[in-house]
Amino acid sequence: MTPAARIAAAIDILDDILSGTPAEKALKDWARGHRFAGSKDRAALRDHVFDALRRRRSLAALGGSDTGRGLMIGWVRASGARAETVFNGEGYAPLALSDTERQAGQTPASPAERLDCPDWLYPDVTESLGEAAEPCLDLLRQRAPVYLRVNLRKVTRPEALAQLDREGVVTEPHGLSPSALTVIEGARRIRASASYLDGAVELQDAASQAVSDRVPLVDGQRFLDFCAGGGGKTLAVGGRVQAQFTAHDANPARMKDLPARAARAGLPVRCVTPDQLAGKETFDTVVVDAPCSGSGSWRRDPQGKWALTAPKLAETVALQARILDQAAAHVGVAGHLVYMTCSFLRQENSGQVDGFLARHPDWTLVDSRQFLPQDGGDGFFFADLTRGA
Ligand SMILES: C[S@@+](CC[C@H](N)C(=O)[O-])C[C@H]1O[C@@H](n2cnc3c(N)ncnc32)[C@H](O)[C@@H]1O
Repeated sequence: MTPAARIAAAIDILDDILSGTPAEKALKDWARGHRFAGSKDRAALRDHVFDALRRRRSLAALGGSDTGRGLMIGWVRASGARAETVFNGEGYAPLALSDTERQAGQTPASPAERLDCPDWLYPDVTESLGEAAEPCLDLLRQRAPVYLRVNLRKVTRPEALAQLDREGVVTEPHGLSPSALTVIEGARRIRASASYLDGAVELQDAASQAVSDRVPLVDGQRFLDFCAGGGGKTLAVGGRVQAQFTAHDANPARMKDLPARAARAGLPVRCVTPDQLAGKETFDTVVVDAPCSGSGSWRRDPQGKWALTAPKLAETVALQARILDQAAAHVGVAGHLVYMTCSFLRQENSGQVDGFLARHPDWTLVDSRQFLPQDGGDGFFFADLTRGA
């Protein structure tokens, strides 16, 4: 496909997404209907589409409309080129610009528009992050690096780096975690590499690894991942501690991949349903990796940024408080309750911890940390709480 044909295809896919189809599904549907497109075309299209979604607001301003075509006109203009050079109707290029389109479009005006943030959310972001708000929002407009977690149960980080290198995946150590590698080259080879298939490395964000490193747990203790989902935190903690691992999720179907991932990692994990956990079972450490706005990972899921609304956020914050109260009941004497989100919004993070401490005055905060994309990973929050002084 020519560069212009790719832009024409991106317009169709974006229109599908803007009408409500999840981005991954829209990309898959398009590929199914266009078998002639090779892997390079599909990869380029994916980049165009995600890039346009991350910068949807500023590109819509530049392109003159919040449609697939408007976003891609804005995308061409943002790259410094004249839209007419691509939108000319030649071959498989998009239709030529109309007079209205030629005159439409303006430089993003407000900071929220320039930084691709919904207006209603912008005050929350600035209140949460202060001076860090602008660099954070700016990084969320860019593509996320690919990070790997080395399974330290199986290999050292230098060993994993050397093996990956032999398999055509070039990486370098990342400063946020002793298990983290940044992928420099060959990201598309990871899933077929022996390093990945043998469980020596997993795909995991660097800040997600950094919060897992801070989980207080020693060999032999009992650990509960209360919101386990695919088990990313269990697997990361299990890479460094020989403990007894239990994974739970309100929706057990979310844990369907965990047994296979745990087997690949060589980590014994017991998966339990809410009914099985309902008794009085307690643990030394309970991790709540709570459902959240996902604001810290909007580079990877840009649709989430535009789908969030004030009522949805309020609902999520209320749910987080309920989950924390439920999970606290499973913390044993002198145990720890670790709260995490992949968000940078205060109401989901320190606000949530303050609310918990107000409802449970016998608990104290041991440690907390906010990671931001400027630290070199996704936005993540971590808080370690314990009962008593
Ligand atoms: C952020 S995701 C977890 C991601 C996972 N820990 C990982 O690292 O891959 C949040 C999870 O919380 C689960 N969840 C939602 N409400 C819950 C509840 N009341 N109790 C337990 N889990 C819940 C969701 O099903 C979802 O899988």
